[in-house]
Amino acid sequence: MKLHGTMGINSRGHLEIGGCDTVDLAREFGTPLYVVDEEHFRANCRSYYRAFTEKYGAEVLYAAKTLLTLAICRMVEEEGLAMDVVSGGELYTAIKARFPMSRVYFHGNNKSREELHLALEARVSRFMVDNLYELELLNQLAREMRTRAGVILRLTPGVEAHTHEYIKTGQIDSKFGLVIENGQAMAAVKEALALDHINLHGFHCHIGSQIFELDSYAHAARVMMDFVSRVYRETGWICSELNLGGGLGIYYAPGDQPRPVEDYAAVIMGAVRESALERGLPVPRVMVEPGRSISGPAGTTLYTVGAVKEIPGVRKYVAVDGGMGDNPRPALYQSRYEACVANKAAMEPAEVVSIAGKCCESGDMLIWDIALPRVEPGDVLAVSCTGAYNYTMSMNYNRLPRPAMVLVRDGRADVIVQRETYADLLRNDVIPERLRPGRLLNVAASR
Ligand SMILES: Cc1ncc(COP(=O)(O)O)c(C=O)c1O
Ligand SMILES: N[C@@H](CCCC[NH3+])C(=O)O
Repeated sequence: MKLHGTMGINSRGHLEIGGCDTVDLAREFGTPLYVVDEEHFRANCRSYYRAFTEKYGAEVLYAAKTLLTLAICRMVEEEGLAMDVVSGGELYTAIKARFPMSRVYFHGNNKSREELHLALEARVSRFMVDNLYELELLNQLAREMRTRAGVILRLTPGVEAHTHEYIKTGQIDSKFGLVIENGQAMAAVKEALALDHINLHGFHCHIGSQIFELDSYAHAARVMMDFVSRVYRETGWICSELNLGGGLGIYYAPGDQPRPVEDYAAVIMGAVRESALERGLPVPRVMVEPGRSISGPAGTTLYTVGAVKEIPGVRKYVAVDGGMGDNPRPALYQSRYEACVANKAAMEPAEVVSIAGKCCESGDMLIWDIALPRVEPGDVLAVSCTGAYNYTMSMNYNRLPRPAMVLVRDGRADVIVQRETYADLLRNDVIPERLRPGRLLNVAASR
């Protein structure tokens, strides 16, 4: 397994993260356990800040959907990034973490009246408006609340990115955004400019996630600048903000070749500046919304190995105490991951096995065919690069409680999300009077 961030192998031959022995972490906090490498998370924030903000004055919005907790909000704020939230729940987390609302950008293709109300009340910086229904609802609410909403319109540039079908977002046939090609986007601009409680600032597009080809970004930037130019010619309005989304791919397994953030910045900024120059337009303030490339490589999940089942001549299944409940990505997108046996991290591979989860579902497989040292019940398995879209997409299928999360740094581990208990699983369950246990007995007795 490739070592990321502060990972190393210590003198006991164990995998270490943030100066903490992962076998000790598993023992102390239990498994499955999400481990976040604080230094690595912050270093990723900093490389974006340096490459975009320091070098070009561009704004970096951390995509909260990838990993969000109160502690994560605090780190993002300290690192000087803004934040992209996509729901009332994410916004509420940011509010409770006292994240500055002047740095919050509110996304979502179907924001409810309540969510818009909460965001207007909190005074978020911008609403990334996805459709005309939202634009009108927002204007109406802002009028009722005697305020104005700062708006960026989300557009569909018609750019096809090379990534999994389910995580493409920029193509015309998409649930997101206003289509440029068929005039929908232009109509929305004119409407936004006419609405009395909307301040239009600019445009947004996002072409997809886990993308390695930087050309797609340059292409999207040029399509967007073309639109900016057409809007100027038709209305005289000049776009001052251009948000080009997130999406930079990361390393999960061999074959993945992530591009440096500096190259990504150079391509995007170069394309925007050149396009502006060619069209005689001022260069808008550029924003990007990286998520996976900040949180993904900073996270590792620890599991304990339980049942090991060998089907001679077929396959050896190694079952762990988590799976699709804490990481649904392999089941959803056939995502690949790397792993190591944390207590045998210095040993050479001895066998090829497949890692199964514990859900009652054949598709609950974390990794197919991985070479590892001989794996035995009780071993600690570490799966790397699980920081993005794992905890945030986790679920309680089979009533499995969600894992705890610890933040590790300089040999210290702090719990930032407590492990769910069985009692937590029942927190929202209600037994109506007629189904109370005593009543059930009476029904049985009267038969
Ligand atoms: C609108 C938007 N912004 C930002 C992101 C974050 O993207 P990524 O995690 O790929 O950097 C996404 C997710 O793909 C998104 O849909
Ligand atoms: N959840 C997806 C990414 C979604 C991107 C779309 N906003 C993943 O785990 O890869």
